[in-house]
Amino acid sequence: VPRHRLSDEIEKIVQEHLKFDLVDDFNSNIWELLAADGEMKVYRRELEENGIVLDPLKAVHSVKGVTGHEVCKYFWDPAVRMEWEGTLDSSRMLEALSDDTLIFNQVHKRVWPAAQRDTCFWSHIRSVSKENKNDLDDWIVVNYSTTHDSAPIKEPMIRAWANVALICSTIILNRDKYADLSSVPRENLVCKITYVAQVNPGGWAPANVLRAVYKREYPKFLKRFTQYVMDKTKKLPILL
Ligand SMILES: CCCCCc1ccc(-c2ccc(S(=O)(=O)CCO)cc2)cc1[C@H]1C[C@H]1c1ccccn1
Repeated sequence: VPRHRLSDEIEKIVQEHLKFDLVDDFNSNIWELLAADGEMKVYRRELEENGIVLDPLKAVHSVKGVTGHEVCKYFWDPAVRMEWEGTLDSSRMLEALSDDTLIFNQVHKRVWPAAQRDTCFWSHIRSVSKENKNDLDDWIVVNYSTTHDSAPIKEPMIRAWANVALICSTIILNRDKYADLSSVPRENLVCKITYVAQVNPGGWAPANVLRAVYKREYPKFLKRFTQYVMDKTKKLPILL
């Protein structure tokens, strides 16, 4: 695996997500249900630092007919970002550090009355093999804020900071019916999605405005993205 200037940081952050994000801590009362829509459940924890809302967000979803590799690939792929992201004015891929690690600069649509935000983050995709060799690999994408010479701070925009992970497991129903997994019909696939996001808005924004935006935007964002993947893959051969 080719190494680059961010390899060590990426390894550390990815391992942290793999260690903590899949822990089922929903029965403890630290998470508050923000929204539920069918299989999708979106939770938040209230967290503030010096009056700035940092609320960690965690969502789980179960999507029929797609694989975890497909979901992560569309989430990571710079070519389709603006096809599913409805909250951005622009998205630029600044640098490809390797075939699995890109650096993005994105400008978010302004949320009145707060100042407009932009983000700069590395985006890393990888498969993670399971203990049970019969299972398909998990897939993960991590988007983690970084700096880059081609993404200077442009006032009056405020640089927001994000630490986001999308982790997907693929379940094959009636698994023993298929010798060759690539012949599994899509209706026998279920993708279990865990999405975690911790965003620092980068500067003061009214707590009630931020919490209202989070409550509105995250469920919409996850619903729109997963629907997008189902629509894009429905006529394609499955990507295992
Ligand atoms: C006053 C508003 C301040 C904006 C704060 C802010 C910044 C970044 C982000 C964010 C950063 C990365 C990701 S992602 O999942 O990695 C995909 C990348 O295309 C997603 C969301 C979120 C928010 C918070 C609004 C909230 C919000 C939530 C879902 C969509 C838009 N806005």
